[in-house]
Amino acid sequence: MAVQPKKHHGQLTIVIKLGTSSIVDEKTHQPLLSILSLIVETAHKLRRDGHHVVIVSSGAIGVGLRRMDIEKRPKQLPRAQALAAIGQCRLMSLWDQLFEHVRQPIGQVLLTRNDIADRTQYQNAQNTFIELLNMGVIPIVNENDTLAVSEIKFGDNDTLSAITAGMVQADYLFLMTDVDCLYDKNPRTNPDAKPITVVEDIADLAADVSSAGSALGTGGMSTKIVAARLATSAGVTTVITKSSKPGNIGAIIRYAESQRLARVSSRSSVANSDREGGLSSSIASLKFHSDHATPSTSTPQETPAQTETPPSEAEEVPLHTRFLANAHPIRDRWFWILHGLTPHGTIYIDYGAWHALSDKAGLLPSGIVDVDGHFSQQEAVRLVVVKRLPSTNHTSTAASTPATPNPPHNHTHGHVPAPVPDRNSLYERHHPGLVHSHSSSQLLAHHHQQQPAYELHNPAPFEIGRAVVNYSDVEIRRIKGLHSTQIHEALGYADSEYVALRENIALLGVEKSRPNTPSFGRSANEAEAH
Ligand SMILES: N[C@@H](CCC(=O)OP(=O)(O)O)C(=O)O
Repeated sequence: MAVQPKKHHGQLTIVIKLGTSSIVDEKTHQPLLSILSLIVETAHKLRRDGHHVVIVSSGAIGVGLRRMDIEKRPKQLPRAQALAAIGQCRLMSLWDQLFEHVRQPIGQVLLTRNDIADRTQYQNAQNTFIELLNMGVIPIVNENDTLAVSEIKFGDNDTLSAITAGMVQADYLFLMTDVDCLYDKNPRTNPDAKPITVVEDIADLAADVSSAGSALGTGGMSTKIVAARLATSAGVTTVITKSSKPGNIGAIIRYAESQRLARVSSRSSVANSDREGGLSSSIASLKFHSDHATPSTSTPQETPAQTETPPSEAEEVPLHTRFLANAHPIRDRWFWILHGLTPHGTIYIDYGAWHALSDKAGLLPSGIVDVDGHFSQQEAVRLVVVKRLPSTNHTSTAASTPATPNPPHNHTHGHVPAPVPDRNSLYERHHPGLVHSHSSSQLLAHHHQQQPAYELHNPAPFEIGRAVVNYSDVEIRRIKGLHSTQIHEALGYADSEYVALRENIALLGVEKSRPNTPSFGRSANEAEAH
């Protein structure tokens, strides 16, 4: 069991992520001492104010390059890993020397994906973080490059910082970078590009970004958006701001907190006047609207038009982009299933099964349309919703799902999850898994002009979450579409009536909602679950 962080009122947990380009000079690889010193001062001030601080620091390979007088980052993995081993201890020694000036103890935490794929190890890492924070230590985190090979890599330290922020249940994640914020267009080529200061729903941003073809599409920024998506889903407000001005972190937190408190008081005034005279009149009487979602109290639909409260004249708010935390964060076991585990395959389920899962049922074979990939029992898979096509080849008679269901409507969040991007998109590359792919059997079916099991385009399949399964891909191929009482007959044994138990299923953003489905028929999965 994870120990709880000891937090007093008003205490925040802040994760600050610095990329290689903020730590060492790009050409000479000399440490950027001024930035590092400013980070130390900022972290020290935050600590003095009673907050918890975690630093995610890249730079091991960069520091190793300088130590060995090597000009370019090597392409061969073992050489890069060796340089990381050389650089990591110097990097930590640098941090330790700088923090020693303000008598601030630090601790090194090196992680790989493999380390946290096991639930007990994940909790051990979480406990270590919490213990360090409770001791007043600043953990300094990096990927364990010496061990990590591509399949067990986080991919980049943006993702690592978001997973760390989720693990320590941080309030803020600062992604320090070489631009001061996101822009609606590429500011290098569009002089009229406007800063995006607040992103309330990152799903909306993704749509804008792809259509704008803006600076957001560049490699560095895209991984930050992926990290922001992950962190905000875990309830962490995520900030992009300039790494050369780390002193801005304090001012941004003060401003963001004032916005959050303003929203809390707006909401309580809404609640009070609602009791007296109705919601609409109280919304109309609000003096200002703030930007920050408060955890758990109300749904986005209740929030009035979102604009920034103008800062007081005395306060200069440094330019930044703030991604608001999800009001219904995915935490603990569900966060671990979604982001700690690497998916080994995909299970395609029908809309009825999605309804049943949203209603807190487990996944039964009857709701499964197709399977892709090779995985064993107790491994993680993606859950992708598809529109089942009427077919005799692919489903048993038990899978009598209606062929034209309405997509479930998530009324807590006010939107249906966006269709997931292409397998080859940057999102997929930097966030392996949170996408759908058409199953190889489906593609094969199309190739051989057999009747496909599900609709490929209208509506497009989309991922709704992840699950740890009780059956392998081979077993699921044999039981898909069957009633759970038929599992024994199909396999010769029945380890469980569920392909995945509810406690092993994590949904993306629809965890707490019940789909609004007045005209929707039940699938066999759903009917069986009730
Ligand atoms: N873990 C590696 C760096 C990983 C990486 O490329 O991170 P970043 O510079 O944040 O994109 C290191 O310490 O050199």
